[in-house]
Amino acid sequence: MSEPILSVSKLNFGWNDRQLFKNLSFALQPGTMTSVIGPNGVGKTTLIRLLMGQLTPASGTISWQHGVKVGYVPQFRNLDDEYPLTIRAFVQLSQQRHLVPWHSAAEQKRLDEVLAATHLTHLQNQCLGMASGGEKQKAYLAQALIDNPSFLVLDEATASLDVATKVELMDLVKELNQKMNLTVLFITHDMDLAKQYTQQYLLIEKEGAALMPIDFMNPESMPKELRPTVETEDK
Ligand SMILES: Nc1ncnc2c1ncn2[C@@H]1O[C@H](COP(=O)(O)OP(=O)(O)OP(=O)(O)O)[C@@H](O)[C@H]1O
Repeated sequence: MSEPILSVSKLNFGWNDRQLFKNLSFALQPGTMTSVIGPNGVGKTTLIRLLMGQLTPASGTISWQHGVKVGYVPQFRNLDDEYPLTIRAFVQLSQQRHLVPWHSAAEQKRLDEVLAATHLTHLQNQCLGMASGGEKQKAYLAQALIDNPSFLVLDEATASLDVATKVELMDLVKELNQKMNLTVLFITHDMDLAKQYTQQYLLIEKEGAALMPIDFMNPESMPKELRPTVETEDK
């Protein structure tokens, strides 16, 4: 096994007197796709904030492989029809942090690559406000990819999208995972997508958390919601 891209060891964290994580330990290998599942309010977003360094653990360690850049795709929130930037300009915002009327050849090239990788080239001059929900979410994905991250966090990024659009977005993420060895952490309540696209899950429950393979050969080892459904024949 190679060196983990992310290792969490004996992490403890709580809000006020409510302990969320007690000695949480797990490690993710580069190039894996992992879903993070668990009931509302159990601490999934808090875990992401700890991983991104926005919160400090009470104790324990979070270690990233040297030099790892993390991209982040938020939950879909609709933008107003009036939102004026084109898809290209919107994606470019995260490249330069501000709009300027000139771009270096290297920046243009990277932007072209990312627009192509996210299947947005033909839409790049369209106003983002007029784009469909799926196109908007792909533009957020493109923004997250512009700095060439090796680790991508999808923070309920498929919630509020219709089924076909969820699948389209996750197919794209899978393609990036395979072509660029992107490591993916996918926070979701959608068990079907977790089963379809990730090899393992980090299950966070009130009593603790565990990283488990999505093991279709051993359904009993999986939480009820993740077990394959067995179709019974009508007699
Ligand atoms: N800044 C904060 N101060 C105090 N408590 C907080 C804060 N942020 C989150 N919490 C509490 O921590 C718990 C975990 O919240 P968190 O948002 O991490 O859960 P979640 O698993 O992401 O939930 P959901 O599935 O609903 O998005 C909740 O009880 C929440 O109220």
